[in-house]
Amino acid sequence: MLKTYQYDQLSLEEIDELILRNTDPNNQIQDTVEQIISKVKEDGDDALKQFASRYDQIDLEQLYLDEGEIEALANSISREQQRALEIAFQNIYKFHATQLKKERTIETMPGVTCWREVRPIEKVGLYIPGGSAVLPSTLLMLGVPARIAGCKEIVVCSPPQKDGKVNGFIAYCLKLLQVKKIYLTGGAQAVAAMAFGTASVPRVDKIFGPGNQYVTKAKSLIQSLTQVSIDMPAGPSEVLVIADETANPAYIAADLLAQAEHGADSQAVLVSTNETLISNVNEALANQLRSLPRAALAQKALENSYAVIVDSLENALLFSNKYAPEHLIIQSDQWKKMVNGVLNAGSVFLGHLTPESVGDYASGTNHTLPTSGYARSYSGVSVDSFVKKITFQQLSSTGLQQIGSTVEILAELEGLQAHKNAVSIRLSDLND
Ligand SMILES: NC(=O)c1ccc[n+]([C@@H]2O[C@H](COP(=O)([O-])OP(=O)(O)OC[C@H]3O[C@@H](n4cnc5c(N)ncnc54)[C@H](O)[C@@H]3O)[C@@H](O)[C@H]2O)c1
Ligand SMILES: N[C@H](CO)Cc1c[nH]c[nH+]1
Ligand SMILES: [Zn+2]
Repeated sequence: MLKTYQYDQLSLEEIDELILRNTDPNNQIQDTVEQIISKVKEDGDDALKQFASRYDQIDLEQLYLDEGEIEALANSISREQQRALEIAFQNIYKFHATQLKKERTIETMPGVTCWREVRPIEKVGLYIPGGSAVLPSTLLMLGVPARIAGCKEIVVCSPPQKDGKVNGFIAYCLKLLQVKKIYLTGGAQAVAAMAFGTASVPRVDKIFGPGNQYVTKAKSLIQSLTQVSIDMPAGPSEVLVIADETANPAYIAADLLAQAEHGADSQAVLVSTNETLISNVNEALANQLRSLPRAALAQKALENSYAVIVDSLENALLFSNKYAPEHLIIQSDQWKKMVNGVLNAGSVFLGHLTPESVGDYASGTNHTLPTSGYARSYSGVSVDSFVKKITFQQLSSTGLQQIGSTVEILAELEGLQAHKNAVSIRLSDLND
């Protein structure tokens, strides 16, 4: 069922082509998103209401839910469901709390003291996907690090349901995060609303969150059009599994399907040293697909997926590092030896008993991760994403005397006399 390639028979160009995903060759998505962005910029709330009607099939009078409505919705879910969300919240909190580390102050020369201090980004916008599936887990993945960082204003946007509300799980997460409002807008229009601000939706300094190709394109365009920054391109989900003869084909199939069921544009890749394993995985895929409610979506994603046969685990890692998957799963008894060889990946799942789903929900690591090869240069969301690190320096008279002539020489060699003067004027006062 998975198209299969033989790694040693692929040319470099063929590998480059194979690892491309979610491109927008005819600029179709870009054109649509550009139109949406300019409409929201011009017409604000009216545009958001029109897009809700067009894309979410709901005519909204009000573009947000307030604290009372959130409370009522949050109370509608069972205690068991609340408890599961609480455990996820706590694990995500524990893992992310370790990320706020105080750095050392350093004297680079006697009397020249340098240090960095952390400041939260004041206003952050969190996009919570709600198209093909509503993802309360994403609200925890973004809201928890935002709270730990100390962001003052947390704006949350998510597509409205057909009843003009959000579901009780989203509402319960808002309660856990002490966020008192949610804006009922999705897609590129939500990104534009948070970037420009509308009568209802506040403008933010940075936009976070995963989404489909429209959301992801909107984030990248907004970053170039405004001073609002973004976390990273976090588009359609993807997974790459490296497996050898020690792996269980049913586990691999389950992991591939877990990402495939996100949407037709998801991709699931199997890289294996064992050809028989690949055919056993194909069999398991067919079996498991039969009982999946979202089989049609997963099937489409599998058509867009493939397997690669490699002659060694070293070559499996080579391919994986080129691909730079959002999620990498290593199903081999050799996993410990392979960890150092992982160079490009969003989040990694090691051994036979670590399904990727645990990271999606509750192990504690973040599930908002770079896709489409951006794991070559971006990290997933963390507390760092929600802060700025500001550098400070302070010189004593000894410090100025120690460093002064170096700066004077460097300023002169760049031909920047005023830079030199700013040092010289102080040095001459010290020497008087
Ligand atoms: N990379 C990550 O970290 C990560 C994490 C979670 C989810 N995801 C991915 O996020 C995505 C969520 O996508 P989704 O579609 O379910 O929800 P979504 O909320 O991202 O998108 C839904 C919205 O897209 C807009 N839209 C849909 N069709 C459109 C069209 N033809 N033209 C213009 N706008 C349109 C609508 O406004 C709709 O409300 C999935 O692909 C999932 O795999 C990625
Ligand atoms: N796998 C997604 C990231 O690509 C995250 C997620 C949320 N819910 C289920 N899965
Ligand atoms: Zn998932």
